[in-house]
Amino acid sequence: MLPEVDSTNAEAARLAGTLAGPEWICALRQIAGRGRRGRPWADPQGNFAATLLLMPREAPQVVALRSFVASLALYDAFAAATGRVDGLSLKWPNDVLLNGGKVAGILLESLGQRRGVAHLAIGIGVNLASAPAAETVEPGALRPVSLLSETGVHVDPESFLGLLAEAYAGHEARFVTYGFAPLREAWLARAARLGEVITARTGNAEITGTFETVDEAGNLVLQTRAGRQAVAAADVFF
Ligand SMILES: O=C(O)CCCC[C@@H]1SC[C@@H]2NC(=O)N[C@@H]21
Repeated sequence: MLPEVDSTNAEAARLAGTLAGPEWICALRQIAGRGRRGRPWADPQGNFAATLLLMPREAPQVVALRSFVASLALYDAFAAATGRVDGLSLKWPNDVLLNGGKVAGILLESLGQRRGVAHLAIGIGVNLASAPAAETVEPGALRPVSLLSETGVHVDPESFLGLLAEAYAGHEARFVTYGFAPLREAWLARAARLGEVITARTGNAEITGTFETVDEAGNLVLQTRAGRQAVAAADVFF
């Protein structure tokens, strides 16, 4: 556990190519944590920040499905930490919600080849002890919440890493052995707003429709007035 780092994803990029196998890189504090789409990620003391550095061998579109592996692992880690699943749900593509607010986020970064081996960084940030103020997130985004404020349960980052690493290992083994199908089913069973009208914002387009499913490739499938649309990458608004 590093006392402080700029970003565990940045540290993973620096270490890629020097490690023989997968490794969790965890820090007690990040001073330049990054979120999806270039957004900053606040990470005060007491919250969880870690990156799992992997050397996957599959094609890039299969490697990207690890965001679902990580989401399910987070869900299980929360369940193990609190002893309950009520209030927990998963938001496409890879946020964890607690009582409708965002409690954890995942940032997948492909690091390319190092010494001939492909590397993937799965960065995971969890508001264990505190959440950023609602005014600091973009308009329309879900309110940030912390595990402590929503459940009264205090979990330190070291203990959370133990729970998460164990849960991740189980889902990773299932993914490698059986493929995406069982994970997709498990993810859909925990999905927030399935069957409801949601909006997906991609770069400059906005698609509103009924959240029908997530397809075999991990795309968000919306039933819109113009027909069925599969979205590969977007921010989702409820
Ligand atoms: O935007 C999101 O929801 C993703 C947030 C990911 C934050 C984590 S904290 C650990 C890792 N290191 C980073 O710099 N970012 C990720």
